[in-house]
Amino acid sequence: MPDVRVKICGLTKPDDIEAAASAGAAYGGFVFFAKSPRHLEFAAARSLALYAPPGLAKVALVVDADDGFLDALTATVPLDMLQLHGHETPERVAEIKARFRLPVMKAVGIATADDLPEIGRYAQVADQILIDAKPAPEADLPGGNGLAFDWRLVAGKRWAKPWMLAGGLTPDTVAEAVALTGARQVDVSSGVESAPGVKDAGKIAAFVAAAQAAKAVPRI
Ligand SMILES: O=C(O)c1ccccc1N[C@@H]1O[C@H](COP(=O)(O)O)[C@@H](O)[C@H]1O
Repeated sequence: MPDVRVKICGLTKPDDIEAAASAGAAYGGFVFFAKSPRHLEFAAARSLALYAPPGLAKVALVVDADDGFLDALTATVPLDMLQLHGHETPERVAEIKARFRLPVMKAVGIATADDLPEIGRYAQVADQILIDAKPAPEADLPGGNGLAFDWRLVAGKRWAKPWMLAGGLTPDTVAEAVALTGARQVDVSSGVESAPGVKDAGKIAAFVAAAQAAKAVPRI
């Protein structure tokens, strides 16, 4: 079985790019959300994107972005994927995919089993689904909070599109999360930081190694 593919989100410095790429991450995420400690201006993101080696897919994380914002972003930063982490409807996801001609990953927040049908709904229009913990209503950030959800909710589930598991993962928990859910892709931000917005190369290496060593339990 191929290795679990890892996305390291919230890269802000060339050292972060090097840490993610040398650890063997498949995706690097750039956050465009002003309230986030990982927020990047377009010019900084462009420099990082040009610095990234070919094996590291460059993902832009945006939250309820309008066309003007996405026009400027995609004209400035070379990207491989858009991650929609707001309240974008399935119709808006389809519109963004058609207009910007980039693969689109839609984040879906999960707290209880009642949230699961949303995954299937978005799987009809997005290229990938990011299954994350649903933030608390009063949270400043719609993600990147280091908050996990009950992984048993998605254990053994199948959807029409590839999906990534996220939410409070750390080097110590990612193997168990993969084993329990069968995830073939995982995403992390705060779990590989030494302080909010400050990536830690040692934690990135440990996370990727643990994810890739993890064995998903085959389910019937
Ligand atoms: O990372 C952020 O700052 C962020 C801001 C706004 C929306 C989403 C954000 N991060 C995404 O959330 C998941 C989970 O983060 P964590 O590992 O629990 O800290 C992360 O993988 C990002 O894709």
